[in-house]
Amino acid sequence: MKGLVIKNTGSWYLVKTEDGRTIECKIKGNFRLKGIRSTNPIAVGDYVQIIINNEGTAFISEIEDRKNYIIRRASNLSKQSHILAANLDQCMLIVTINYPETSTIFIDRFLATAEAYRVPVKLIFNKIDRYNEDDTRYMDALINLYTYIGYPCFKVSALNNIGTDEVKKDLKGKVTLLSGNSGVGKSTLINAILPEQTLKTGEISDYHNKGMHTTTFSEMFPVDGGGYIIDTPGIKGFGTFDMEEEEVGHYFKEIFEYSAQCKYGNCTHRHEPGCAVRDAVEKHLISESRYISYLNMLEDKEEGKYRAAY
Ligand SMILES: Nc1nc2c(ncn2[C@@H]2O[C@H](COP(=O)(O)OP(=O)(O)OP(=O)(O)O)[C@@H](O)[C@H]2O)c(=O)[nH]1
Ligand SMILES: [Zn+2]
Repeated sequence: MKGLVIKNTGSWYLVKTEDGRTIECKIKGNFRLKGIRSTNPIAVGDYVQIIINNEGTAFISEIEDRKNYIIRRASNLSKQSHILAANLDQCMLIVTINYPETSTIFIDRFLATAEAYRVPVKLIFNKIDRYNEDDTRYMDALINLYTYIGYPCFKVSALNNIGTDEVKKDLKGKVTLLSGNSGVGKSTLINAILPEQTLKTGEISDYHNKGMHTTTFSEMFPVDGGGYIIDTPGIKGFGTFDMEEEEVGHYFKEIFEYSAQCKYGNCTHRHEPGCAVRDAVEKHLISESRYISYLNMLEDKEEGKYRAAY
């Protein structure tokens, strides 16, 4: 029988079958993926074939090809990866101008990584009820910027249910990963959006996982009208993606566009003569904040360091 993996708590996977049942499953056989050494061969969002046994649990016997997936390194020094989620239609990044402030560097790093994974992103500006005039003006400027580059934006107050219906509509029929720094209102927004009954069914017994830390595992929640939200607790960004230095510029859409006119094909847009990107920044055709974020990502590459925060 075919099913969708909606929760992963260590060795057990919760699979929602086509006939609407939710079944606890284990893996049978070897599911090692080509090219990545992963701590979890199957992830939330995977479509699998299961074989149900007499006790009402099941074995996962097959996994369908993924359209995409996001991974993070299991730990800083580890070569192993952890798959956070598979088969995403989109990501929504919740950001706040204040209380706490989400930096444009964080936003841009997230966007660039999503580009690398080929997952479309939308930005949710939350806590609009708390902003003063300056905050609001700055928010609107950012919304202009990101909308122009090609990232749709929502203005929301999750606490007061303002703008949440628009977000809800956009979740219909899609698998959406929800991210954001701690404190931006992710839980508040999920509570505002999810139908009540989901919260109950979302509470699955951790009977098989006593004493395990289940908080870093992803979970999918069904939304009204079909579709799912994926929540990855404790994960702010995406984890690192192994990008080459010359690749970074590909994942900043507007920088990539201008780079076609740079004098040198391998231009890193730092100090090379005839750089069309720097020229565009000087003429305010590319936003300075985006350029700074780009340089920030390049610096990481130079120093070869891994940023735990991302
Ligand atoms: N004024 C205002 N406060 C909000 C809004 N949304 C959330 N908050 C508050 O912000 C604080 C953090 O909200 P949470 O929903 O717990 O944030 P979170 O992103 O889930 O945080 P973590 O659990 O740390 O990941 C709480 O005190 C919320 O009441 C909003 O739209 N407006
Ligand atoms: Zn250049």
